[in-house]
Amino acid sequence: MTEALYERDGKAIGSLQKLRFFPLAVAGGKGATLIEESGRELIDFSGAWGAASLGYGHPAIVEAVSRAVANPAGASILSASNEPAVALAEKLLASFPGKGTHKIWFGHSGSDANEAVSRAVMEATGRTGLVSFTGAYHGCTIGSMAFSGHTVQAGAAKAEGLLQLPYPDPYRPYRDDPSGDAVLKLFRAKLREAEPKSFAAAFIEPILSDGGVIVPPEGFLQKFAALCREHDILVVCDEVKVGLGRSGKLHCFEHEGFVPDILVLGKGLGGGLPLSAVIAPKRILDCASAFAMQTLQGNPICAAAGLAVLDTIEKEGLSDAAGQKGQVLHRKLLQLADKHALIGDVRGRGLACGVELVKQGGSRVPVKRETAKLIYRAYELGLVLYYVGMSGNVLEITPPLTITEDEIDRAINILDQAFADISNGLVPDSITEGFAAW
Ligand SMILES: Cc1ncc(COP(=O)(O)O)c(/C=N/[C@@H]2CCCCNC2=O)c1O
Repeated sequence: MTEALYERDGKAIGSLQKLRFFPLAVAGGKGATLIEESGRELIDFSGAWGAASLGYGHPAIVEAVSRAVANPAGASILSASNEPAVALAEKLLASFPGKGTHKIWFGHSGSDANEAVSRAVMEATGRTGLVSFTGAYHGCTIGSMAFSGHTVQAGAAKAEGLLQLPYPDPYRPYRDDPSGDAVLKLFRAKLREAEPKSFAAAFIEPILSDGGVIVPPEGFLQKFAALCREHDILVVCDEVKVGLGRSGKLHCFEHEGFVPDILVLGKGLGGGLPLSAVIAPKRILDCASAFAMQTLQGNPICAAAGLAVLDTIEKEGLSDAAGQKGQVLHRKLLQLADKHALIGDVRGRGLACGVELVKQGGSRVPVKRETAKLIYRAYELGLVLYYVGMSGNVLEITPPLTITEDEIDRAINILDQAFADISNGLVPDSITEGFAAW
């Protein structure tokens, strides 16, 4: 009897990079389905934290990657150009407003992309301060943690001169102001206190993802960006998780009536392969050479996957489909909320949804233990999803954009059963022991 994959994993791979909630050991995948070592099939409501934008084994990616790896055009763009990387850069630029004003930087992850942006904006502007938001997850490298605001990065050194603002959360509004104007008022006050030209850039997620899938109040981003521009502060939109069609539009900022100066993409861009990209003004990305480089950046095989992702989003109308399926999902989650008092709030855009769990009785007190038990029970019943949020009490739903309505239906039925089992006391607290999670 060969040892189980999960046991071998525990013996061979360190916990440094693990964020585990249950003993999921994957042997394969197809569409929105993960296949365990035992052959059990699970619906993947997380999409590998949003990276499996086209699900698993999409023919477009299989074909593009197979072709690219059979005749690799080198391995990076550091010291040689290659067709897939240039073609992907051209396609990304064509998707972004403004012609001839921007260029592309390629990376492997959201972390390295955000870190590269933070360094380049300081280099290009001569300003050293950054603005960001509490609850923001911009990465897990020293540089990207330095301006993140998630609980998981609480111990990391913060950037000198960092101004971190409360994210406007309509469910838990700062100063009891659901419009977000109180946050803008605080930002104005901080700008008055600061030396002029202190801040190089402001990083904002158009939906605060790991911070709890929080959609800002209507008009907030537009007003925030206008205030930044009054002070020549570059606006950096981090769409690593909610970009590329997931929100119901290709770029999530399109919902907000403003265009950022810099757009950061990752996760779903590679369709499961490591790929990130930054779209930024030429004066930022041409401010130096050999400044933000890693050996395999612009890898032609990952770039070919990125091209296949963008082409498929276009050909299969996946942005609009995410909007439509998101409405179905949202409606079904609201029906769950009517049945299960643990659900305090349902929110999101398109196929980026959050379900916040709170103490029953209207107190809005977060319930982390029940949330952890809920996703463990869902796993046992055949559904994979994780939780996020500053209190670890928000179910994050970011499935592959190719998920079907039938799979959404089956996932909702599993969630319904899991909530019922929690309420009926059928899920022991001990079930989550041994899973550090976050
Ligand atoms: C808005 C946003 N920006 C940047 C990142 C960092 O991306 P990488 O994990 O690819 O470095 C992320 C990554 N988010 C984390 C990755 C770690 C596990 C927890 N879940 C996430 O989605 C992100 O959501």
